[in-house]
Amino acid sequence: MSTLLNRLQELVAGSTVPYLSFNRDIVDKVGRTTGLLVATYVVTTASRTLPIYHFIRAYSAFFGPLSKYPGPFLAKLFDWGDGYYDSPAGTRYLKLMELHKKYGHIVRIAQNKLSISDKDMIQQILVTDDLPKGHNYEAYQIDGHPTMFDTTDKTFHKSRRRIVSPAFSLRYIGTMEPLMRTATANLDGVITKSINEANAEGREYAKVDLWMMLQHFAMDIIGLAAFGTEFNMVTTGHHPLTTIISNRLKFTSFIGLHPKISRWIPKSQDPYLVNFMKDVIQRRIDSGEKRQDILDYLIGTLNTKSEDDRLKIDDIINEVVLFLIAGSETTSNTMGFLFMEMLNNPHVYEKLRNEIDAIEMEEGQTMLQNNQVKALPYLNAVIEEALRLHPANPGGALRRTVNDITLVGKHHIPKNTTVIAMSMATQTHPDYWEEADRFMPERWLDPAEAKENAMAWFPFSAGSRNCIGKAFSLQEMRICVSNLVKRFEFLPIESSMEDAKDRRQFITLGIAKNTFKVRAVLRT
Ligand code: HEM
Repeated sequence: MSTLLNRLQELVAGSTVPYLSFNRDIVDKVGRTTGLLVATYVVTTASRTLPIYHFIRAYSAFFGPLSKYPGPFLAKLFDWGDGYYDSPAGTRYLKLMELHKKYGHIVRIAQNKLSISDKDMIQQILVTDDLPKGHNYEAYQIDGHPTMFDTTDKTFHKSRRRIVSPAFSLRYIGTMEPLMRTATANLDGVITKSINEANAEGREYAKVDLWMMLQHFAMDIIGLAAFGTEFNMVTTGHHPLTTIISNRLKFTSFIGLHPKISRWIPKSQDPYLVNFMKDVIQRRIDSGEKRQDILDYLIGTLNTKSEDDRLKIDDIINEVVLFLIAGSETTSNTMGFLFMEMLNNPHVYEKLRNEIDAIEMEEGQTMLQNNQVKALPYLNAVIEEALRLHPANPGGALRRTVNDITLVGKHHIPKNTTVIAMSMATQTHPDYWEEADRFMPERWLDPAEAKENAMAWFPFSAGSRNCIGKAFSLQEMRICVSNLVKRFEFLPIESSMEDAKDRRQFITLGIAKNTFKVRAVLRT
């Protein structure tokens, strides 16, 4: 085999073909790439030696039901994982954007995979047909134990979601406002301290890493709400649990893109984390203390009468770890992008500040409360627009067909196809949005326009697998953003604004350098 490959490389690289040697470098690269592709093809199919397999594969590539969908030529032949498009790491969603620009609303990105940016098709995939999640999500499971997020089994999901949902109801989230205000007050304290220190040194403003501070803030909130623990990330910058989970996250984002490799990698929950959580849960049970938080609700399910409504301690641990992964960077990065957009669009910043400054404070009241900000039209519009242009999961949600389906009555998709509801491409598509790439919160102020584009905006996904933490994160963002806008003036730092243009998605959309510094001045 290697002789054959060497011969092939030699041939293409030109050493035995004089007329090809005029641009050795390019030819050499082509040779290596071809060799690699042939090798990959041969290795991945070596185990499938039956000739019929190759016949079916070739048939499916060029004549099968997916052959009519456009896409890169090689995508017809290979059933590669999404990792193929992720070079450099974190840019898969940008590659898919380019492919949608080139090929349209439906793109065949692998032999058995379509990426879709048509809002009506997405409505059908996520809501009407409510297709199950793709098998790649199983790569995230720890020791084969599924959570609400990574299960692909509809029955398991329905049951787990039913048990956990009350902890995310609007009423229950309302009772968690004090936790969110505590974390916001800590954030305010740290920024104020930086400004006071800068003033004492004769500087008008402090340079603060708003991005990192918001990430720490969101971790603190999940710490308080789901782990029953003060992570103190905002004040100290580290906690062993968040370090363990952040490291897991990096690993997770890799295996999510390479699900075929993942099945060979053993995954288990970190023993420190398990013991820590068991200890927190046991202490809560022993003390009989009642708290208004997610953990308390989950602990309450340990002893419910019906087995169907019961969680085990390990289930609780796996679910709360998931909340930290799914609920912290998603929320903090959305707020980071929101502030970045306001610094790029000072008129938006001013309009929001005016709306917030108009709220009357009670005597002695120092912080804005949820009931004062939850229905502010412009604040909500700014958040919705930030979620449109910077969805936490820009590369989209993967679903799979379990039967043949026909999308919007026209497009036949066979059983066992993976379909991606590609959020970034849909949420910035000129078919649906005027001046699609501009940050224009005003577009959300007209209810008719907002309604028309309902399914072209799905940053929290939709259907039965939509984000359970949507209301939680919206409440957190409204409280945090309104209070920061009221208390501080943030001003851009040019180099930081420039660096922040380099975006990457590792699970969640972020900035490549994971930092975004601004100048901060006290307003009140
Ligand atoms: C701006 C903030 C957030 C955004 C944009 C967001 C976005 C999403 C999206 C797009 C999904 C579907 C993912 C998929 O199908 O692959 C999802 C699911 C999920 N999110 Fe969020 N999320 C946010 C905040 C939160 C928070 C605060 C929590 C918890 C505290 C949370 C917990 C979850 C869970 C548990 C799921 C899985 C739900 C299921 O499959 O039933 N999220 N989120």
